Amino acid sequence: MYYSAILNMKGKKTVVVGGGKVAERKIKALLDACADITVVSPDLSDHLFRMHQEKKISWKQKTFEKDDVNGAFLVIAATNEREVNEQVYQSCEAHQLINVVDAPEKSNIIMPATFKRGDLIISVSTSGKVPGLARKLKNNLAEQFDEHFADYVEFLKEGRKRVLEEINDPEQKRIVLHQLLDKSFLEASNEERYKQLEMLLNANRSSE
Ligand SMILES: C[C@@]1(CC(=O)O)C2=NC(=C\c3[nH]c(c(CCC(=O)O)c3CC(=O)O)Cc3[nH]c(c(CC(=O)O)c3CCC(=O)O)/C=C3\N/C(=C\2)[C@@H](CCC(=O)O)[C@]3(C)CC(=O)O)/[C@H]1CCC(=O)O
Ligand SMILES: NC(=O)c1ccc[n+]([C@@H]2O[C@H](COP(=O)([O-])OP(=O)(O)OC[C@H]3O[C@@H](n4cnc5c(N)ncnc54)[C@H](O)[C@@H]3O)[C@@H](O)[C@H]2O)c1
Repeated sequence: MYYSAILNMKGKKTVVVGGGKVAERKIKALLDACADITVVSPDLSDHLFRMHQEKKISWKQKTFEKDDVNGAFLVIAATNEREVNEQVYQSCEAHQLINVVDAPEKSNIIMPATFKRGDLIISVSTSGKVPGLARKLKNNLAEQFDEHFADYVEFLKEGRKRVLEEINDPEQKRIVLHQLLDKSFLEASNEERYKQLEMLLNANRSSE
């Protein structure tokens, strides 16, 4: 049974076993989240090798051994050998997060299809059953929530902060926070949004 959560991976020790296509995809997302990544693999894809040269990831150039998972917060078994992935799984302790790319039923964590727009994260999972559908729905949502959402979410973040700081009455605060989510702000240009925010704050400050 699955429970959705957003992991804070900053500085978290992450071991990825295997240096191929699937490992590369997972590592790109983990680097974006500032994880501390070590890859255990006799070889690396061209892209991963470049990341290693740029010191973005560490590389243990070897085949997997049990001790390689020691101290890891998250382990990803991403080799093309089912038995090796099984061995990685067996090497983990119960408290470690483990994703086995060819055995979702063994994984205690599975990755959704995800995209980001600034601080907004939209993720889709089919509980591991139909990854192709997760990806397709994600792509549809990514068209719907286009790049402009990054500015919009940034504006809302700033607007919320101002409301919390500048309006004292709790009920008024709640009403204005709700008004901030009105679609007029979404549809306005970024410049127009901030003007509307000032008007909203002025109107509500003066009524206190
Ligand atoms: C969303 C995404 C995130 C990510 O992995 O980053 C993801 N798979 C993606 C791509 C992708 N997956 C597959 C292909 C090749 C074929 C194809 O094209 O269909 C490609 C494309 C490619 O590789 O390019 C097939 C596949 N996937 C899994 C198996 C094993 C199995 O089912 O047993 C097999 C069969 C392997 C085989 O036999 O070949 C397993 C999992 N894949 C999951 C997630 C988890 C469940 C998600 C959910 O709950 O829906 C889960 C359970 C485990 C996990 O990995 O966490 C990412 C989309 C990236 C994006 O966002 O665009
Ligand atoms: N979860 C997913 O989304 C998904 C998608 C596609 C495929 N898969 C599965 O993922 C597996 C990997 O796919 P890929 O395309 O990345 O394969 P790949 O062949 O590109 O890469 C496999 C990597 O594993 C390394 N490796 C092999 N034996 C090893 C060992 N003993 N110790 C350490 N590293 C070892 C290889 O050197 C290579 O770097 C496939 O077998 C497939 O079952 C999963």
